[in-house]
Amino acid sequence: MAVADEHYHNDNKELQPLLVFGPPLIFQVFESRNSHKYLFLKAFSSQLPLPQFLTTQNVDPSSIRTILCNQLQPITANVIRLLPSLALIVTTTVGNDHIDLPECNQRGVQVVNVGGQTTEDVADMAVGLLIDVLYRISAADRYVRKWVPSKPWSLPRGSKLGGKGVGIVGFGRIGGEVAKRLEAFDCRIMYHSRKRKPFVSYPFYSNILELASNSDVLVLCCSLTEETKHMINREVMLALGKEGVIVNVGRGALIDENELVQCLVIGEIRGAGLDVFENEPKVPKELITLDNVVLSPHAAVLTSDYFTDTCEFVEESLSKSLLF
Ligand SMILES: O=CC(=O)O
Repeated sequence: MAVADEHYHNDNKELQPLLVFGPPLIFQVFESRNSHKYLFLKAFSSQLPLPQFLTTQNVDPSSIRTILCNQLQPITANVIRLLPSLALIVTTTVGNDHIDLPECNQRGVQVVNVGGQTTEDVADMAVGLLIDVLYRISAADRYVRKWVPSKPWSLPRGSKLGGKGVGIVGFGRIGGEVAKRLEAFDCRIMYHSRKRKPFVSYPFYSNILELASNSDVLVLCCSLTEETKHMINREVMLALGKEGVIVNVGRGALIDENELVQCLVIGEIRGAGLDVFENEPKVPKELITLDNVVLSPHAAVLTSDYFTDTCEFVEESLSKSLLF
């Protein structure tokens, strides 16, 4: 467990403690830009739980008024209750499912989400994963690298994107950008969301099973809630069918991952492009060996622009919060 010693030991009483949960890269970039204002405390997921961390570092929990986080470390009711002065949580993500929002409401803790600038990157990633699964780009790359010169080339066939029926699950900003991109490939777009969108002309399916039966591809762009958890279950995958492809750029738990693995292994669906997993950073071992799956480590937004932009948004939110 590392603490940014040069700041932690700074005697300047004006420095404000900022607890950073989860995002080491954001932390590094942000720290290098703002070290004059904040006393940084770091805690990463899968390391010490918060109470031990605070004790080890001799930090008074009541001195912490702000948390900077991403989806890697759940900000549970217990974490919130441990920090009596907590007033602000800034998350660098679009999704808020790692934060106990009812507890924040009750305690009057403000939650600021600075992930909105990543919409286009996530949509690009969704289309990239889909093209990769259909045209087998990653599989072909592995094949060429292992190819033995004495053998002729031979690869399983891909499947074209043009004309495919694409069911977009969650038609917010990301879903809209995915639709815009896939229209250019002559895909037939349709969607499912909580409610029909009055200004969207694509066919709306209130029932996810019906959407799956009418689609060749499902692209998951919705947030994770109690209602959407495991919405893509075995029945939905069977309705999508043996030629069906699933792309997930939302959250891993939107899909029942055990069932997904089974369906991929026995060929109940054609393939999947996954940027997110149910128990990150764990990836089911069966997926590693499958050639009909393209895997990405929750990396849709990880461009250099993202770090620069996000740090600016974080700084703006912290400054506006009146805490500093
Ligand atoms: O997953 C990333 C995000 O929610 O921004």
